[in-house]
Amino acid sequence: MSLSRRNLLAAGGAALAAVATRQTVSRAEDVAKETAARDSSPAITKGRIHQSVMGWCFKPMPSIELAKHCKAIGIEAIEGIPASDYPAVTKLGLKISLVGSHGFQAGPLDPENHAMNEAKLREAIDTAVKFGAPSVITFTGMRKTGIDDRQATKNCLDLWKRVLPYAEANDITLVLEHLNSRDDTHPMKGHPGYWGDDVELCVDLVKQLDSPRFKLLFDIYHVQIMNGDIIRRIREYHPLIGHYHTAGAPGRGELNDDQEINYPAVMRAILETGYSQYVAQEFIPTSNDPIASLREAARVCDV
Ligand SMILES: O=C(O)C(=O)CO
Repeated sequence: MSLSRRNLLAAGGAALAAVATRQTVSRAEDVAKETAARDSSPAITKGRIHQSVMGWCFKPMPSIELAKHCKAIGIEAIEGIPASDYPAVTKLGLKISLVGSHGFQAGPLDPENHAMNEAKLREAIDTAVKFGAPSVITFTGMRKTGIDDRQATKNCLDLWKRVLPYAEANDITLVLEHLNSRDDTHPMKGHPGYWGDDVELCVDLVKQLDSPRFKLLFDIYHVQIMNGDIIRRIREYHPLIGHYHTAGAPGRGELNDDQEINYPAVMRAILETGYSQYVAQEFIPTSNDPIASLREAARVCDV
């Protein structure tokens, strides 16, 4: 091979290598641009399910930071954050979907909690009115030795009947959350000892109160663990349901393919009932990018 031919081949090889490098760089740039566009464009495009998010799941992220991510994703509302953060998140344009009250442990099943429960619920109703939130959460509380089911029912109904006229007068809905008592692996994956752990029992309490301002908070994750048959129950109880929560089951993680609930089908069933209130994402992110998990959950539920 002549020198000039060798030089020519070497120069050709270098040129090809340069072209390949440029192609690789531009492919990497395209992927980066696509990722950036995906991460900054709304995951929610249909918006037929009005989505919210439970703030506690994303701790220790400050509410305002979570709220900014929600805006970018297309999530409309937020809940489960301190009321002191409501002014900042509403200023960003997010709604408050649900106001907290007395917590799930010390509930009206035990009359010793009644004064505290009533004060917290009234205060929460005032906060809901102030910030335009439609609902306030309530719970039954934990089972207590000496209080049987008949007495627990009476105690709960007595307390809620005391507060309900105030909720009705202010057009705020009290929503009773059913929780699972089976998962004892983590303080927020299940609540062993919670009395309202049978969704039919909660439905019965809601029916006995017989008010459009007292409804069931149907937490899809908790119902799946305790009772299952999610879509049939949604179809059956939808006139009594005032709020929904999500999470993957088992484990209360992401709404991905590793868990057992078919969320798009569940969301379609919810829409078919004519539901127009909020569905709040309430899963505990397991990935090292919780906001990517939230974005994915929002996309999955955007049917
Ligand atoms: O575990 C839940 O879903 C609760 O809301 C308890 O606060």
